[in-house]
Amino acid sequence: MSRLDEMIPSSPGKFKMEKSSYLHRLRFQSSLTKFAFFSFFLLCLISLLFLRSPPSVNTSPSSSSSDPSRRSLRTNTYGGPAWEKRIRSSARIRTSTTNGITVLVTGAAGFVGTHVSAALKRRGDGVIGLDNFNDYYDPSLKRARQALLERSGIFIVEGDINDVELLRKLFKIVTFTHVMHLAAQAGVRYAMENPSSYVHSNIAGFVNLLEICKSANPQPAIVWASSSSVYGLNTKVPFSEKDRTDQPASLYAATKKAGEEIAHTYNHIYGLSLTGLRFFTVYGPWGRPDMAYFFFTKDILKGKSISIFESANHGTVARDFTYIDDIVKGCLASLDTAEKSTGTGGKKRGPAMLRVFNLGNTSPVPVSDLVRILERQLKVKAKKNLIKMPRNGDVPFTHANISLAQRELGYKPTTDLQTGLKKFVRWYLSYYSSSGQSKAAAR
Ligand SMILES: O=C(O)[C@H]1O[C@H](OP(=O)(O)OP(=O)(O)OC[C@H]2O[C@@H](n3ccc(=O)[nH]c3=O)[C@H](O)[C@@H]2O)[C@H](O)[C@@H](O)[C@H]1O
Repeated sequence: MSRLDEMIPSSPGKFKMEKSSYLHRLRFQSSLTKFAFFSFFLLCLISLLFLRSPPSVNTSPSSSSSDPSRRSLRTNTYGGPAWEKRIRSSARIRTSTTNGITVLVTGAAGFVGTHVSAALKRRGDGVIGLDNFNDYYDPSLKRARQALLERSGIFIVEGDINDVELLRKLFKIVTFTHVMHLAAQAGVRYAMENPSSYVHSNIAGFVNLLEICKSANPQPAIVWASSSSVYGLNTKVPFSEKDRTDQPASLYAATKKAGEEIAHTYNHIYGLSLTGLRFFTVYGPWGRPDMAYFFFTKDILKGKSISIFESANHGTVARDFTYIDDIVKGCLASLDTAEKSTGTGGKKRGPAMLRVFNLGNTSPVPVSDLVRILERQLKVKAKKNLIKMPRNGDVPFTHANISLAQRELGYKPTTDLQTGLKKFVRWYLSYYSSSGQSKAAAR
């Protein structure tokens, strides 16, 4: 028993006092007061130590246990001369580049973020990545993408788009001409499992970023990821930007639709130049393990059965699968054609650009065909389980009309599903065959 244990009765009322021990009681009371005082003092000291971070080290609020996304995020540290130096160097436009831009890419360790960051850097633009490295899917894949970008001189700052202080700091160090906002909670079906993570990233995080952008001087132009899912239960095909988007089938879709309305507001009030891109089921090397083409590949190779969804009356479910390189071209063209924001320091000075584009492939393919292509390329027969599409937010088909993007951005997808999947499978086999990754693939 410790001295503290000796002093405190194990349960109230059970403490037995000696007959003639008034003095003892007094002594006990005085020790109790001392103990209470020291405990209080100790508690204050501990809270002070934890609450006060040193000037160059900040803790992202997203790493707190109250994080609504309920995922483990690392405690991020940032600041200091070495950190700032890495940011400046990564943001530098190559001297030989004419009309170079300086871009903050949020979600840079994500699938699309990695490819867009690399493409920008290749042509000489300044790029700073931002990513919270959450564990929605295997974070080691995000780390591998980070390593890839680091080799080409791109620094990814670890932090959350909800972290006001971090964003302020980044905007103080670098004058961003553009923001490519790709950080989001993706996935249609996961929204039923963890709805608050969608609100946290796709709504609160987006608003936070726009607040910082609107106050920046100069304000950057923003290009951001919306989704084909905003068309929801729309039956008119192909989907055109003019079509209705008021019937979302999932919370994911609803948060992306909300993002489009929020974009309108910030454009209207603050003169921010905003371009939303409705991506159609993007796939390719370094892709997302939560997407069907990716986990079908994994399961087919492991001999596990896969579920192929069917719509009513055994109808096929189809997607306008779009290859990553085509999407990257659409993103870069959007950045290049985005006009400047018109406001300064939170005040609108005139009307600003507000756009929405479909970035799809224009040729929907049934999911059963996707599986057939994978079987051929993997040289393994899939164990198929045809099931009725669960009511989990999925829609039976998507099909993009891309004429607006063609006209305004010169967007012209060139990769069909067969060619694109061949490139994905080649990457998958090489990535997961290296000993370090095979364990991750086996999970
Ligand atoms: O375009 C978008 O905006 C979205 O694209 C993507 O969503 P989806 O098009 O639903 O892709 P994905 O999950 O790969 O399912 C593909 C197909 O396989 C079917 N599917 C799925 C799972 C399964 O077990 N069986 C099955 O048949 C399923 O019914 C579907 O027909 C992104 O994940 C999302 O973040 C968002 O960006």
